Amino acid sequence: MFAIETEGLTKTYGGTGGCREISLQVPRGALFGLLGPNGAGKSTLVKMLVSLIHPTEGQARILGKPLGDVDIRRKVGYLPENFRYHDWLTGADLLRLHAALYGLTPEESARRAPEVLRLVGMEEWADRTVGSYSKGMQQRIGLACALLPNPELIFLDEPTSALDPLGRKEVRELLARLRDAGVTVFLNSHLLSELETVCDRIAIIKGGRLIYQGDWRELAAQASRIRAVVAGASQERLAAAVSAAGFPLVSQRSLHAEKDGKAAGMALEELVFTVDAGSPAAPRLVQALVEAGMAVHEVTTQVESLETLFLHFVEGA
Ligand SMILES: Nc1ncnc2c1ncn2[C@@H]1O[C@H](COP(=O)(O)OP(=O)(O)OP(=O)(O)O)[C@@H](O)[C@H]1O
Repeated sequence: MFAIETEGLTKTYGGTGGCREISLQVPRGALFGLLGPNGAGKSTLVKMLVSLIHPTEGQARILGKPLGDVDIRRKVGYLPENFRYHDWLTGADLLRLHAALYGLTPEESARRAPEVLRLVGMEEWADRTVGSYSKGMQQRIGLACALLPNPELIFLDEPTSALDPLGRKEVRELLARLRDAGVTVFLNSHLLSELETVCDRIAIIKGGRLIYQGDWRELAAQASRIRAVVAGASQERLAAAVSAAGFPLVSQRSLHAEKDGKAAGMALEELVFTVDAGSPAAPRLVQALVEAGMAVHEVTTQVESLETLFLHFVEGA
């Protein structure tokens, strides 16, 4: 079953902006990343999914229930992007307030508060006021609030924007632990290198429309490239190698002028191939090049980063 399933979900503001016709499936237990340029409609989508705003059209099911179901709200944690908490409350007071909003009993609240404080590394700060916290600490206490109900699904809108590198690493580890415990994590972030390390499935929104959803690693593997530096290339030999290997040659460049090539007195060619996902591409390619009569000097496999894929999608779509 899906943790989140939307069909044609649309929210516009007076007919403009927002997001349109979003049909998205987030499997239970996934650590799911939502990406998109500024103003793409990410926050609008998340706000609909946590029932802060109503869709103009379309529908969604959260943990199997329609949007707005009160019982489901108790199972969903949310850390908004522009969090702002009551300066005068202590961390412990803030957690009590959010526990009450989630409908936890005072006993549940008292049991859960130290647990979530420990999860976000804020045990020492429970009795200090939120106003005395740094921005990063406020983000941590916000994350603690979102974790209070022991959520089955948690929405985190830019959860590490105020954190230092160590804090980011801690949050990444926490997210992985939550995922391992079966929690579905829906992460909205501009930090692609961060999403890359924690997320498997992603969705990309551009101009309010969903332009991709799926496993980004599958996409990256399909977009893998192999760069080979060879000597003895000729059009006939290259054609034979391409036909034997079955990979398209996407670029070819002479390295004559480069020092190594000159010193060795050889005409080196740089060849770049795109290769299929999951195939033992490098050995196959090397064999094809050698059998076609070329000497292979260097082979490197390059898997596209999430950032490259994202830019490709956003600039190309
Ligand atoms: N309350 C609102 N009233 C009018 N237009 C809005 C409102 N909220 C968002 N929009 C518009 O809807 C579009 C999507 O905005 P949204 O905040 O969802 O994007 P986003 O992807 O979260 O952006 P960012 O990455 O900058 O936070 C933008 O064009 C924005 O101007």
